[in-house]
Amino acid sequence: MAIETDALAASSAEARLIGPAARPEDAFERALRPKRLAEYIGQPKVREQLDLFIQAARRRGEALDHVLLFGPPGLGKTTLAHIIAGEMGVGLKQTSGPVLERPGDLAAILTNLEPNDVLFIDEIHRLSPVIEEILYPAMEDYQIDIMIGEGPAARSIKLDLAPFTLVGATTRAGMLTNPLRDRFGIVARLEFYAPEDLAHIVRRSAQLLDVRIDEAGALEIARRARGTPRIANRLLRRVRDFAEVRAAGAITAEIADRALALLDVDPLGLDLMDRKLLSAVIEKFAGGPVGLDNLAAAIGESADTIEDVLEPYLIQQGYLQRTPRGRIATPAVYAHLGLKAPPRPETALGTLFDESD
Ligand SMILES: Nc1ncnc2c1ncn2[C@@H]1O[C@H](COP(=O)(O)OP(=O)(O)OP(=O)(O)O)[C@@H](O)[C@H]1O
Ligand SMILES: [Mg+2]
Repeated sequence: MAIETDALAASSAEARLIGPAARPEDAFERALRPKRLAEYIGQPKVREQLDLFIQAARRRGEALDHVLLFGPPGLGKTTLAHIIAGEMGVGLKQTSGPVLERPGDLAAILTNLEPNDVLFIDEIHRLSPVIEEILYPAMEDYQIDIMIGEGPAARSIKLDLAPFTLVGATTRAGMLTNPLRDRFGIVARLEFYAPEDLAHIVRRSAQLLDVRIDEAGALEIARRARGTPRIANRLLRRVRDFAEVRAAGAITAEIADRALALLDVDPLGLDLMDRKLLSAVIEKFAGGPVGLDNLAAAIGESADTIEDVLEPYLIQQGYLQRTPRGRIATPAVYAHLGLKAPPRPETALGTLFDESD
């Protein structure tokens, strides 16, 4: 039963046009992925810091300090990991938290690293505790302890590793254990992108895909991409289809608007799933507060998907509030969904005050 629900949740998240799942369009994403720091648009703070630390490490001929990248899906963590290796001029080996099951798997990867290589571990918050234990001395002293043999004959031996850089990516820094988090010298938090930065990304992608688009068209797609480059690129592709079939091929603001309306992406960039979540909070739970699990059950999504994928943007934009008692819809949401906000005590007082004024 639990498995069925999970499968359903996964399929609905994947079916979501602007969903964050990376899988189906991987090849397309790789083609659009910037390869150098200078091509990486937005995130000025992260870019400046990395630029500085990379230059310093290169000058000393050392491995870059370990880097933890965190932020919602699709903001460019994997892209940055590859850029770091590219700028350092070293190789990159990639794995992920859930894939690393046995200590031997990680030991094999670590002992095969060339000096100063990057080891990229995606979803690093999902490492098992045994694997984490191996990482600690590896990160700190470039050494691992491995057990040889079994039973009374078992003994542990120390292996030296080449100096390397661990780049960890996670959507939730809060789920990392403290000892692991403390071992990263560089921690970079990726933020949702401003529409101007996303418009820049859209224009760059359009050029790579040989799509004609004007400034206003790029900005329209950017404004409706939930602050996320991956979504901006996906919307660009769908709008391109629309422009080719229903118009002369070039993307203008009007074409983008018509295409996005057809795709159910509303003027604020919220899609069906966002609106489903927000209207559930309002209609089924009287505007909240509602607990995460109740909300998940009401909309048929997993609590993880809500926390990792749906909610961060809604909170950042001020449509949803996370309080100790649960999620609350803000007045801005009622207005956007064309609903009347219930008179909350504060609002009622405010109105009284205004009238007597
Ligand atoms: N700063 C950027 N400039 C240009 N394009 C970007 C930038 N950041 C991300 N992209 C584009 O967005 C796509 C998604 O980025 P990426 O795969 O790196 O996200 P992610 O943070 O690793 O997501 P996930 O958490 O799902 O693994 C990339 O294919 C790339 O084309
Ligand atoms: Mg990634």
